[in-house]
Amino acid sequence: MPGILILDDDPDVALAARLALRKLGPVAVRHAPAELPAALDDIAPDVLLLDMNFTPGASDGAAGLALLRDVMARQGQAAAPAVIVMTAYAEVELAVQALKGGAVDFLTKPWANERLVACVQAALARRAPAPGGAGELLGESAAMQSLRAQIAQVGASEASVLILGENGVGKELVARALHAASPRAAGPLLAVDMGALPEALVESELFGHRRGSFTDARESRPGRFVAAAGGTLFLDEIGNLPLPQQAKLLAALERREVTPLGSDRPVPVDVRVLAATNVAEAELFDARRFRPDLLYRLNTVVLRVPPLRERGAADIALLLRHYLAQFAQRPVEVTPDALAQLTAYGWPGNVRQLRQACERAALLARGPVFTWADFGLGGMAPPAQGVPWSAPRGGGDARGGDPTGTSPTRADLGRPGVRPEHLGSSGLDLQQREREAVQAALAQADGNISQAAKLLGVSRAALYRKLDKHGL
Ligand SMILES: Nc1ncnc2c1ncn2[C@@H]1O[C@H](COP(=O)(O)OP(=O)(O)OP(=O)(O)O)[C@@H](O)[C@H]1O
Repeated sequence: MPGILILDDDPDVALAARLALRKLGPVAVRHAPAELPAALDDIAPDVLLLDMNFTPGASDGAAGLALLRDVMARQGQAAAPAVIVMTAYAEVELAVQALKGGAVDFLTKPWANERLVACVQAALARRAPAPGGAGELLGESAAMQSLRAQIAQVGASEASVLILGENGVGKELVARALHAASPRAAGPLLAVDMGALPEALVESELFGHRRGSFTDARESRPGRFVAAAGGTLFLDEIGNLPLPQQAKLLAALERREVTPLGSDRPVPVDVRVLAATNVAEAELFDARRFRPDLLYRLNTVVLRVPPLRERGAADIALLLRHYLAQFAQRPVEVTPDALAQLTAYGWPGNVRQLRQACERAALLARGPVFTWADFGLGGMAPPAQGVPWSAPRGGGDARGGDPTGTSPTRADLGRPGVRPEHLGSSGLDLQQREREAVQAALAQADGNISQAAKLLGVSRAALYRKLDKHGL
């Protein structure tokens, strides 16, 4: 279960947040900044909700920014949480500073609970970048080399980029790499997960609102376009944006200005927009679902991130080495059988699922030699023997050859884990396998959506869409 830590000296605020968030996982509360280091060590939270001021009357956020720096400094040593800072409504400058300092998001007090939950959910889905090679797009396959070359080429421009790919392939990493390669790198990169955002909040979230513009708008609030000024706005899961809001986003992009809800005064904005979706291209180009004029605004350049199963066994082995070295923090080995199965596995949740499987194995395996069962990916017949292999100590070169050299037999086709490209020629087989994977995850999780999503390595929102797609 993901852990959430709240650091706020106001017990009422902390309690309200704790109650709203407890359905997402265990929530711990601390009130004094001095308690933070020990709490980070003991709880190792996935998300930290950080207040910015701890002295009565203080509003400059200096204390919060200093704590944020301390948390960020831990990224090189241990898994650091994704930090969401909590500011008062008028502190937009402070929010921008915190985003530049590494916070993934900000909340203005008082918040709507719906917004708090959506914000933490989105942060949980993306967690802080992995320590060691943080944010590095690993992979030596031709597809990954070409992707890195394209990032270097378009990163430096102001072009809007549409990033396409299945869940967990690394679209957000690509967005971060584009931002880092751009002249806006010193500015904030603000990610907004359209999939996690309740429809009613989309506009106020993107464009901001004036106090009193709707029932919950107790205070004015800057939108994401304004908060990302001078930097990059990453609109994730753009395929989920409802049509009416698509029209408003298009207007904002065309005019390069936004009008907060309840205001009649447009505000100029200075952001580069990157967008991503896991929606298949054919669906995206369906005008009933997505406005073509908005699509053309967003897709000056299109980057396609390939699914993990198409990158070849060597890339899978490389990622396994990387994540096992990171999570195990001790020398470990993987049996040849397990490695053969892992590289032949379909990875419906792509790199995110692989990362979680490694984290699970590192936590739960009893000895230093990991078997297929340790990765928690379900039953599968052992493929042919592969080459022996072990994870490097403390990171290092994670390259590995294709250890399997096996093609599945007809009998393999009904089993989980066979690579979809081995299954017939049409995409129908892939859809069937996705459906089976979703059913299997739901069964394993006893119908619990959060758990099933975790098993599949996708967000809850993505799982809901898959349930809808497959009529489950
Ligand atoms: N090539 C890669 N090398 C190393 N880590 C990667 C790579 N690709 C993805 N990851 C890791 O996999 C996880 C999922 O990546 P990311 O969130 O970027 O995927 P996504 O495509 O944006 O997913 P979603 O569509 O669900 O939002 C992250 O932990 C990321 O660091």
